[in-house]
Amino acid sequence: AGAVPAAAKSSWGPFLKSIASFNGDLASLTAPPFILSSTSLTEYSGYWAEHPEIFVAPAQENDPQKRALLVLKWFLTTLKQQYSSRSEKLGSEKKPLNPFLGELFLGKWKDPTGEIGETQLISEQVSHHPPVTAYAILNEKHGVKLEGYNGQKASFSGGTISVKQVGHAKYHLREFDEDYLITLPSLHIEGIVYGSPYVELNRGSTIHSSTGYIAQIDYSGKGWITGKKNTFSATLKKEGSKDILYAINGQWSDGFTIKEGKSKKELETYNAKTTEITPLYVAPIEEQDPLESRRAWAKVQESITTGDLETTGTEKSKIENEQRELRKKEREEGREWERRYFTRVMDDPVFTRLAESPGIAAEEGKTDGIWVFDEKKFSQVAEKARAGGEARAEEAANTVA
Ligand SMILES: CCC(=O)OC[C@H](C)CC[C@H]1O[C@H]2C[C@H]3[C@@H]4CC=C5C[C@@H](O)CC[C@]5(C)[C@H]4CC[C@]3(C)[C@H]2[C@@H]1C
Repeated sequence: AGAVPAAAKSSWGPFLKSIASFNGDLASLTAPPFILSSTSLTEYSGYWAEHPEIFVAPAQENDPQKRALLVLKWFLTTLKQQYSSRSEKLGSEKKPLNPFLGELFLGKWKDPTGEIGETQLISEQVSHHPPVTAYAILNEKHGVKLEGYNGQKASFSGGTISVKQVGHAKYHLREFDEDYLITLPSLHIEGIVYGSPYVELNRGSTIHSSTGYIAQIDYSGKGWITGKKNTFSATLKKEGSKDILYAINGQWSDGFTIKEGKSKKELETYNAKTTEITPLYVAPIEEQDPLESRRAWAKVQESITTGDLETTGTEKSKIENEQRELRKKEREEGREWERRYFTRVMDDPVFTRLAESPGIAAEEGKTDGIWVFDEKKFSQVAEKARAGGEARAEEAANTVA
């Protein structure tokens, strides 16, 4: 396709210009067309539970120390999809669609076996300036709930874009009334100058449990020992103790080995490449709420896929203008957009208690509040949907009668 190189060459100008005046807002990057993804950033929340069986495993483990290890293992198994699934599937990292305020992405991981039960994904763009996505992943059968939110603070230097993630994830086990506070990795985008960007993780993540276990994960990128990309080393310790209970080493995009801290006995090797992903079920577009990503962006997604830049531009502007109108109306009426599933609180006791642990740096995002999943709003939405469904059924029955 002769066209691509020309388009590629011509579109470098705008991109390099946008990089030169980069103000930290990733959405302002004018990425070359072949970098544009038709996937909205709201969909990235799904990367947290594409192995539902691993996501619920801690709920079935009675020993608190082994449970903490299973939560650490689950977190590590999410990294490949979170940070390298686009590169692996599409050949390079892509620039996702920048979600509008109130945009929803809803789905579920079904379970034919009946052992795992259904796992539900709720993702909502709770802020547009700056972009913040909040999400909840719920498995009723095992009483597992993950809730969290994330935003990005980016900077450009030395040919790479560095991204600090603002926000955190909180994993809750109902049966044991246990919480795990997870900090988000920093990352940088390598390979930009070669036109095939990909993510490398930096620094570290911490998982601090209410049972007093601390997992520390260090991402070393091109490990100076192994020279392999996406390398990490992790340890699980009891708060206040130097003893390593478990050590995990490997590459988050390939595989890793779990060893006992003292005996160095190998307990398990996880293969990230061969472990099957469970596909997320998303309702057909005609059944979706107008605010759901794939319905709201349908025309833009279509034109990105067919490479029709013209239509991509006009359809995007339509959405942006609608949004500007809504914000204007809200300002005039002195109200704010009503988030459907999440609420911003200035303090979350679990977060505060667990964030005090030595491994967790003060959360920058904490200043303007913490986004939490609002069970009340969730049940109201479910109730309204049920009532709506019954009303439609009633109506249908009446018209038939
Ligand atoms: C070819 C040059 C070029 O156009 O470079 C632009 C690049 C694509 C760089 C900018 C985009 O890179 C994307 C990577 C995205 C992150 C990937 C994974 C996650 C984890 C998820 O849990 C939360 C979101 C997060 C941090 C994504 C945030 C947005 C990132 C940085 C995209 C950049 C716009």
